[in-house]
Amino acid sequence: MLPVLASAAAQVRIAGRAVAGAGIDGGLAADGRPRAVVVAGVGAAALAGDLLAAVCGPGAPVPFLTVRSFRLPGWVGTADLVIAVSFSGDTEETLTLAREAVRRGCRLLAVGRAGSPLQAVARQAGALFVPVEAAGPERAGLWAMLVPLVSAAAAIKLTSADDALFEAVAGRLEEIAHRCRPASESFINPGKSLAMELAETVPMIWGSSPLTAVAAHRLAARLGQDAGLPALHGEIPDVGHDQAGTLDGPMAVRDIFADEGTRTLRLVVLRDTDEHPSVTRRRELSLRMAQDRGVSVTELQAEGGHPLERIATLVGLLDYGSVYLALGYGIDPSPVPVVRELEMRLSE
Ligand SMILES: O=P(O)(O)OC[C@H]1O[C@](O)(CO)[C@@H](O)[C@@H]1O
Repeated sequence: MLPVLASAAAQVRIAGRAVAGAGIDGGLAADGRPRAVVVAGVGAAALAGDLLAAVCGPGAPVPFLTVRSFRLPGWVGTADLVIAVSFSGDTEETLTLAREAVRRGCRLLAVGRAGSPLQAVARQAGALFVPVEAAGPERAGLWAMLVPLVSAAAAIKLTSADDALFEAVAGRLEEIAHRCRPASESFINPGKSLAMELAETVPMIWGSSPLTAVAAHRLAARLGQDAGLPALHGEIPDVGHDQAGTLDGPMAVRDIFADEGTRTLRLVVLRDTDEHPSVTRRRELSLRMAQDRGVSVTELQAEGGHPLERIATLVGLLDYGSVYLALGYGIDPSPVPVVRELEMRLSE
């Protein structure tokens, strides 16, 4: 998995070329701006949909929705753009949603593996298709899926994105890969340091903006898949209403007399440069209240201007933290046997 993480920058560049070759610029722009953008996908593909909405931001003139199950909402129709995203191009939920979008006459863009069933759906419908190309398991292909989504949004003027932006994102990911390289020692390697902070804890991961809240979700998802570690996640201020009680709960209590280390709560705060002032105040206070109670805190700050660049500075690092944690536990993070078992049982 470490070589796969190191290829994130290459994923961005390859995806940029795939988008150029797929002709989505002209194809999408010709039909004008849709009433709504609906991203259909599950797992990392759905997170790419959430990231798209966060990158376009609250000022976007159309609503965004990520659908992560088998049914499109009743209102989705011909005026809407449905983007079906699946790294493998073979995921039941996403194929069901893509076929439903075709039946309803929605505009469809499909993003997935070349030669996959998803491409076949797109071809039959005469819809646009962007092939994704990346090594490793599906969840590691986030950038290969996200770049086409952001490019599609840029084509219909819902955000700004060009080659220079993708190159800046690739540069950020390269820099993280260098700092997190296996040969770099824990005290200067932010990926290894993060893994050490997360080890033997129950992480409660809070984002301070819609953008970093998706990064929080990404870390929780990766910890579950890579390292088998459960984690809570959410966005400040809402998450405080739901999860602040844990600061006084059993996981927050440190038993200093215990012979072995007990699993304890850790608050992980993912800061954005673009925070609502009231969120900043709540973030600072929550952090202080956690520290007052002896709850360990990790704070990470997104960097950069464009939201895509900012998310790269967080997700790039978080992915390394999760993989190093798995390796520290002696777990090979590439396969997720329990997911494969579920898929086999479903196919019986
Ligand atoms: O992007 P795909 O291929 O549709 O996969 C969706 C999700 O299914 C899994 O492969 C298994 O749950 C995830 O790792 C992945 O994010």
